[in-house]
Amino acid sequence: MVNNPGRPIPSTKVQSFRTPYEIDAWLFSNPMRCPGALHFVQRNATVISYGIQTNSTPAAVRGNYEDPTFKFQIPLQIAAEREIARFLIGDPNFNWVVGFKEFAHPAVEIFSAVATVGPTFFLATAMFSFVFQISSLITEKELKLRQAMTMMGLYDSAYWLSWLTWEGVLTFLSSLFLVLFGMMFQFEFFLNNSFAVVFLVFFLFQLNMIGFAFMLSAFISKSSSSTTVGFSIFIVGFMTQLVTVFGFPYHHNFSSTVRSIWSLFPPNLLAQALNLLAGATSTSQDVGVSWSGRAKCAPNDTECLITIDDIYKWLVGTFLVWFILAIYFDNIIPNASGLRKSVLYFLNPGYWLGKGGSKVKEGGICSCMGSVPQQEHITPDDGDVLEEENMVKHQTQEGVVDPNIAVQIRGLVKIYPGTRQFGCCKYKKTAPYHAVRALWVNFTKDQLFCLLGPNGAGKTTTINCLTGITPVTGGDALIYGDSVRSSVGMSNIRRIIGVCPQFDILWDSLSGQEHLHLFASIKGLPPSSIILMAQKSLAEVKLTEAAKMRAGSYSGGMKRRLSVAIALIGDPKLVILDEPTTGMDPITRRHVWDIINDAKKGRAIVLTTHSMEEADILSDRIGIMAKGRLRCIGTSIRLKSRFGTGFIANISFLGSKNGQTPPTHSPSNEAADSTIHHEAVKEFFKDRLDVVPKEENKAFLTFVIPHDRERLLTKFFEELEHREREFGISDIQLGLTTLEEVFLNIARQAELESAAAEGRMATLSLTSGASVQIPLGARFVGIPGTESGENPRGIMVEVYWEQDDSGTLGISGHSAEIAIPPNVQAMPSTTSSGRNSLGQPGPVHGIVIDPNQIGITN
Ligand SMILES: Nc1ncnc2c1ncn2[C@@H]1O[C@H](COP(=O)(O)OP(=O)(O)OP(=O)(O)O)[C@@H](O)[C@H]1O
Repeated sequence: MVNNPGRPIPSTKVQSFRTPYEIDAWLFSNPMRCPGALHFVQRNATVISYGIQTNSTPAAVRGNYEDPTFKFQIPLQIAAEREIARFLIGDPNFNWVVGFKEFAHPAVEIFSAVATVGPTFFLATAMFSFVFQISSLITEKELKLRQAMTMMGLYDSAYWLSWLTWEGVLTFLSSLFLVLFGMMFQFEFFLNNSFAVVFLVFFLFQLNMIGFAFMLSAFISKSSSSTTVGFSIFIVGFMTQLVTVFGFPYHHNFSSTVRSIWSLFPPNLLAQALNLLAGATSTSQDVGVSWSGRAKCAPNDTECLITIDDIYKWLVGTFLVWFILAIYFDNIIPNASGLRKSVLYFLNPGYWLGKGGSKVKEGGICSCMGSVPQQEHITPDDGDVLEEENMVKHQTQEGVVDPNIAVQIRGLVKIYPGTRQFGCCKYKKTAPYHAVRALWVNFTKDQLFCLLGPNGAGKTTTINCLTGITPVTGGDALIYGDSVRSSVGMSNIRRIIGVCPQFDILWDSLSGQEHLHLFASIKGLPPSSIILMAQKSLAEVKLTEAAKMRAGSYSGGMKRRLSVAIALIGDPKLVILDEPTTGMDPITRRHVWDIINDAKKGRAIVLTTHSMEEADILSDRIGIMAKGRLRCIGTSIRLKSRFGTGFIANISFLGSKNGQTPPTHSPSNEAADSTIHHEAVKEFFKDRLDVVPKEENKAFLTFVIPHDRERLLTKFFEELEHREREFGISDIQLGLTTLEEVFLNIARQAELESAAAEGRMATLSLTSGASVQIPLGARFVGIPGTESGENPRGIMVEVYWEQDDSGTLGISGHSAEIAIPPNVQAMPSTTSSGRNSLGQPGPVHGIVIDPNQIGITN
C-alpha cells in the first residue's frame, strides 16, 4: 500500500465528493475486473454514494451495509475518475485514505486499460474468432469446396470432425495463452483463482461459441452475410453481458426459468463466470476459486445461485446442443445444389445403418415441391441411339455383366421439380423441367466418351447424377456395378471417381501442392506415397514451379490444370472432366490433351466440351445431347458421315502459291486465266455432281458434296486429277464435313422439334411489305390472299433460318416470291389485309408447305 500525492483537479468535480459522505478507506480492487477501481470501507454503516457512482455496478455495491467492514467497488473506467482518485489521496481533508496501489509498468497500465472493460475484452477476441469461423465455413459452402470434397469421397462425419479438431486446438491454445499472460502480468484474477478453473472457463466458452458458429452457418449461404451476423451476435453478446454483470438474472429476484433461458446464450455464461471469479479475487486477501471449490459457492458470492461447476455443465451441455443442431440443420437445409434430407431423416433406421437412409430432396423446407410428371417414353429417331438403347436394355433385363463396361446408364431421367413458394404476400410457382429424358448408354473402360451438346442440353445434369450431386428422378446408373441410387453404392463410387467440375473449386489460400495433398488424403492414399504422387501430378500438368504458390494467384489456365490434376490423382477408375480445357492457351491445351489421352488406360473417361477439335482428337465415342435426349452416338467419323452435309472438296489453283506463277505472265493475263479456270471447274462440278461452290476466292474454291453423290466421287475425282493442268489446279483436298457441322445440324434439328412441339411462331416480313406469322423452322410458306388469275394457287417463299449464339432459331431471310406449283394442295382462302382465316382482325398466318410436295426431300 502506498500513499500517492494527488494532483489538483477542478474544484467543481471535487465538490461532489466532499459532502455528505464519510469514507474510511479504500483499497485497490481486482485488476482484471476493474483495474483502478476503488474499494471504500465505511466508518459507520452509512450507504455510500458519490458523484461517479454511475459507473459502479449493483453487483459491486451489494452486500451487508450494516457491516462496518463492508466494502464495495466503484470501477474507475475513465481517466477523469482516476484523476479524482489521485486528488483524494493527496487531499489532507481526506485522511481516511488507506492506500492506493499503482501499477508498476506502463505495459501493465495499457493492458489494464483494455481489461477495464472486463470480460468484454475477452468476449471481443472470442467474437472475432467466432466471426472468422462462421465466414470460413460459409466460404467453403459458397465456393462449393465442400461439395468438391464430398464428390471426391469425403464423409460428412470426417468433415465435421476435422473442423472441430482444428477449432478445438486453436481454442485450447488461445485459452492457455490468455491465462498464462494474465499470470505473467500478475493479475490477482489469474493468480488467486485456480489455473485449471480459469482455463476451463475460457476454453469451454470458446468451444461453445464454435458449436454456436457451426449451427448458425447452416442458415447462411453468403460469406458476406456471415460477417454481419457475427458482429450482430457480438453486439448482442456485449449488451447481454453488461446486463449479466448488473446482476440479471443470477439473483434471487428472478425465476430459474429466466436463468435457464439466459444461460443458453454463451456470452451470458462467460459474464457470470468472470463475475464470480472476479468477486472471488476482489482483494489481495481473497483466495479465489480453487479446483476443488468449483462446485461450491464462489467466495464473496452472496447470491450463490450458480457455481463455476454449474457454468461448466451449461457450457458443455449447450455446446453439444449447438453441435447436434448444426449437423441436423446442415442436413435439412438445402445445400449449394439445392439438395436436403427430409426433416425427420434421423428417424429412418437406414440413415444410421448406411442403407439408403440418406435419400435427398430438392427445394427449401418452406417450399412445396410440385408433383413430378410421368416421363413419357420417346423412341429415339436415330438408329444408332436406338441400337445402344436396346443393347443396354437387353443387358439390364438379362443381368449381363460386361467387365468392359465402366458406366451403364439405364434410362436416366432427371426432372427438376417445379416449386411453389409462399412468400410475403406473393405466391411463386415454377413448372417442372425435364433436364434429362431417358438416357440409355454404356461407357466402356479404356475409352473416352465425349458428351457434346448445346447449352442446356443436360450434360452437366447427367454428370451431376453420376457424381451424386443431383438425385436422379428415374432410371439408374451403375458405375462399376454400384448404383447411384443407393447411398452405399454412392459412397463406393466416390472412392473410385475423379471429377474436374465445370468451374474450378479451389481454396485461394492453399497452394497447388497442398490441394493435391488434401485430395490424395481424401482418396485414402497412403501418406508415404502422397508427396511423390503430388509431385508427379504437378509435373504432368506443368505446375511444378508454381507448386508452392497460392492457388488464388494462379491464372485461369493454371487453375484448370490443377483441377485436371486433382481429378486424376489417386488412380480413379472413372474420370469425369466437365469442360477441362476452358481458358487454356493452345500449347497448354495440347499438353493437357496428351495427359488425358495417356490417362485412358485402365479407366473410363467422360468428357464434356464445347471444343469440337478437342472432341475429335480425344474421343473414342461421341454422344450428342440436345433438349435432354441423346440425339446421336458413334465415333467421330461415323457421326460426320451420317449427320454431316457430306464431303468437302477444296480446289486450289496455280498462281495462288509462291513460285507457281509463270514469270512470263503479266497480272492482267493472270487474272483472266484465273477466271477462266474458276469458271471451268465450277462448270465441271455443276455438270458432274450438281453442286455449286460454298466458298470461293482467287486462290481456291470450296464445294460441299452431299452424301447421295458418294458413288460418283471416285470417277469424278479421277477425271478431275486427269484434267488438273487444263483447269490450272495446284491441289485437290477431299474431306468429310466437320464435327462442328454435325453438332450444328443436331442442335438445329432439336430446336425445330421443340419449337414445333411448343407451337412457337416467328414473324416473316416480306419484301412486298406484308408480314405473316409462320411456325418456327418452316421452310416453304404460302402467302394467304395472293391467289390471282396468273397464280391461281398464290405465291410462296422459301424461308432461311439461322441459330443465334444461344441456339435460338431466327429468320435470316427469304427467297424471291414464286408461284406455288400446281401439285401443291389448295390453300385455305384468307386475306393478307390484317385479317386471319376467320376474317377477324389479327395476325395473318402463312401456310406451311410440305417440301415433299415441291419435290424437295432434304
Ligand atoms: N437446379 C435446377 N433447377 C431447375 N432447372 C435446372 C437446374 N439445374 C439445371 N437446370 C436446367 O436443366 C437444363 C440442363 O442444364 P445443364 O446444366 O445440365 O446443361 P448443360 O448441357 O451442362 O449446359 P452447359 O453446356 O451450358 O453447361 C438447363 O435448361 C438448366 O436450366
